[in-house]
Amino acid sequence: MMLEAIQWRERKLRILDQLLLPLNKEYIDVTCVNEGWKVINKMQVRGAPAIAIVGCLSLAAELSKGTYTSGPEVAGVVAEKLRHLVTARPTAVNMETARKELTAFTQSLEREGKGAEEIVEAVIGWCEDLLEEDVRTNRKIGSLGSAAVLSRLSGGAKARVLTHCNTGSLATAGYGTALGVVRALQEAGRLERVYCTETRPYNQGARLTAYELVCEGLPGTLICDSAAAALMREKGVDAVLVGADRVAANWDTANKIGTYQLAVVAKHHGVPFFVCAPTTSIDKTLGGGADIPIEERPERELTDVAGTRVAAVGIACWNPAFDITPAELITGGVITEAQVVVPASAKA
Ligand SMILES: CSC[C@H]1O[C@H](OP(=O)(O)O)[C@H](O)[C@@H]1O
Repeated sequence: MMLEAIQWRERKLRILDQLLLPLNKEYIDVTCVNEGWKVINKMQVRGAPAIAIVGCLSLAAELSKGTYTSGPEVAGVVAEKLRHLVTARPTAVNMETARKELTAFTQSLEREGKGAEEIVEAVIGWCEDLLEEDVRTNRKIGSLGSAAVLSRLSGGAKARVLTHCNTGSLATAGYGTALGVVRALQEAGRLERVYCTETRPYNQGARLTAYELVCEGLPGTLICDSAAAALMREKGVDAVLVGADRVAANWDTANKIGTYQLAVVAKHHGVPFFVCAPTTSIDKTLGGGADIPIEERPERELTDVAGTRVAAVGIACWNPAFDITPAELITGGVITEAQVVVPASAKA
């Protein structure tokens, strides 16, 4: 049974509260942009594609209940609300990508002289298409990614893969990106085992990826973040598969903290390292990873476990939510719905 992070029924939005998973499965109503901003900022919903989809559907939910007098009024409201949604979390680019595209779409309708109601309906339809398109995109990533992984295995060997954070149905509209490649390998009968790191401090791996794997009966094994190198040496890994929050023009990639060190360890062990992401996660306006904003999260998310403090009181903390993996370490390539690109610097 595939988990559903986002429910859009009859223009009503509900999100699965991921802060409570896997012990409690509760949905939250999101009726407007301000509520959408809050559930994204608090990480009750997270994952680059899911952030954009929930942000846009929160706007659709608000518009569906509003009353507007003119096309310019609607266009102004849409532009302002989208700018606000982008501020909820700075690293993932998908919400900014959606803001640019939906703002341009709305302004073109305004220039055509469309009325308020017609623009509202068109914007709601655009947001609904974003939800539907994401699953199709993920399945294409899964197909291209599983072929790329299997091309490196001899005969009918099954793949042993390692993944980090959560990139599945809880980070997207369904199927997932890196976890979508895992699902495609399973569907092809070529998945031996998927190892998932716990992914401290939010524990996306232990709480979310492990939950997805158990729910669907996939052969998963949880490891602590610090066991990745030993896993590659002691048990063997055929590929590392991770997601992305923002990929720069030179293929440097921002992803969950800990990704960079996995890439370094994979390089040392000769394990191909793949980034799996939709083209909506690629930001060609940025030349390299140094230009990607890295979100820092509250100290308590590092010092506390399940609401109980475990770190010494008074210790200073540094809690970046993401790090940058340079393109030269992405040796397997960046897998999008359109292609697999091995950065030139990774071929050296
Ligand atoms: C399919 S994109 C998932 C991407 O987002 C995660 O970050 P967060 O849980 O903080 O939203 C992580 O970087 C994943 O790779």
